[in-house]
Amino acid sequence: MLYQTPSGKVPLPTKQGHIFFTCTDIECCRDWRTTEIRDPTAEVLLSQYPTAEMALNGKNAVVTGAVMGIGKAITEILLQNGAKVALLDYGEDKVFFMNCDVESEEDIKAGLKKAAETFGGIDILCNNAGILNEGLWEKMVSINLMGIIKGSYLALEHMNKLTGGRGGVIVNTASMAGIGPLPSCPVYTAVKHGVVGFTRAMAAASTLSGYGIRFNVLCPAFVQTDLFSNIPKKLGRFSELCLETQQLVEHFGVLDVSEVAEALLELVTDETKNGQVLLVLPTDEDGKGGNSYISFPTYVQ
Ligand SMILES: NC(=O)C1=CN([C@@H]2O[C@H](COP(=O)(O)OP(=O)(O)OC[C@H]3O[C@@H](n4cnc5c(N)ncnc54)[C@H](O)[C@@H]3O)[C@@H](O)[C@H]2O)C=CC1
Ligand SMILES: CC/C=C\CC(=O)/C=C/C=C\C=C\C=C\[C@@H](O)[C@@H](O)C/C=C\CCC(=O)O
Repeated sequence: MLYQTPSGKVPLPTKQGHIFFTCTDIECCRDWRTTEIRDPTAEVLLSQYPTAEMALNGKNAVVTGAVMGIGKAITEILLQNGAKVALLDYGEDKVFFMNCDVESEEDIKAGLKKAAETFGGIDILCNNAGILNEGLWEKMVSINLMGIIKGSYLALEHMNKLTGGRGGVIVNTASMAGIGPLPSCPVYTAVKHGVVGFTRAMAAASTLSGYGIRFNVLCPAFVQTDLFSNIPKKLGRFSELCLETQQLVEHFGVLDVSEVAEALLELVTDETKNGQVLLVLPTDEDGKGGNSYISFPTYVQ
């Protein structure tokens, strides 16, 4: 992939931070007055570049749970494809652009407002923040399901074409546990099924009412992140089922966050996708697994 600099197009920089990309060609950056040069290797804010030939040029995105794990990979792939990104997350030492607890409507409202004002509108929302803790199951319902509902409803105020928005796409992060049960995690399974159902219903509501917003949902299997560490401690009363969970991990394998981000990019950029549930699985040596769109029974034509 190429990106535009005053000296012409150069290869995508190799070293990546949250939103800073290191340009290997310091001369091209020095020539460009608006470029912020932060060290001798010329760290530049990618969003300052007038990028060319990128799928998401001119698009503004908001990502929750953005500073680590899947959210960080989502942020990076959106930036690499030309979007501007507001990162919403919480925690004292992990805040990037906006401190936002998705349990708090006020926080989300403020984050979306800041993003809309700073960027001039919102085109993409990735409701990704989530936890795994069967012992704190009420909190899991609040963050993993209610946080997504709050984020989606509040984003409508900025994105809905019927209320002055310009439409766009909302992608929610559910899980493979939103399609079939994970026995060691009944509440996690319930909320992820909830995210899948909510997203599909919102997609239909948007089509019927003319919001101009596509709603899709990502369902990854196991992904190598912090959430996927110390599993037995996160299973609460079901900790005796950790061996069964480990067998599922061995059966399915473990994804890299970049594979989930690639799947997210497809849901964002393919304008034919609305109400889609994308299962993301590792591909094994025989070519089995990989990504697939889930079919559900339909009762009304
Ligand atoms: N890692 C895995 O195996 C899988 C994860 N998922 C889902 O992907 C999403 C992201 O998970 P990971 O990246 O794995 O986890 P992670 O623990 O690496 O990152 C989660 C991020 O969400 C943020 N977050 C948590 N609660 C928040 C809150 N109340 N408000 C704002 N930010 C909050 C954290 O600060 C962190 O930056 C979650 O919804 C998770 O359920 C889905 C399938 C598999
Ligand atoms: C312990 C939790 C760790 C990480 C969080 C997470 O979200 C991971 C989920 C990973 C896998 C879930 C798998 C569930 C599998 C079973 O319920 C299957 O019955 C799934 C069924 C169908 C899938 C669709 C299909 O293959 O056609």
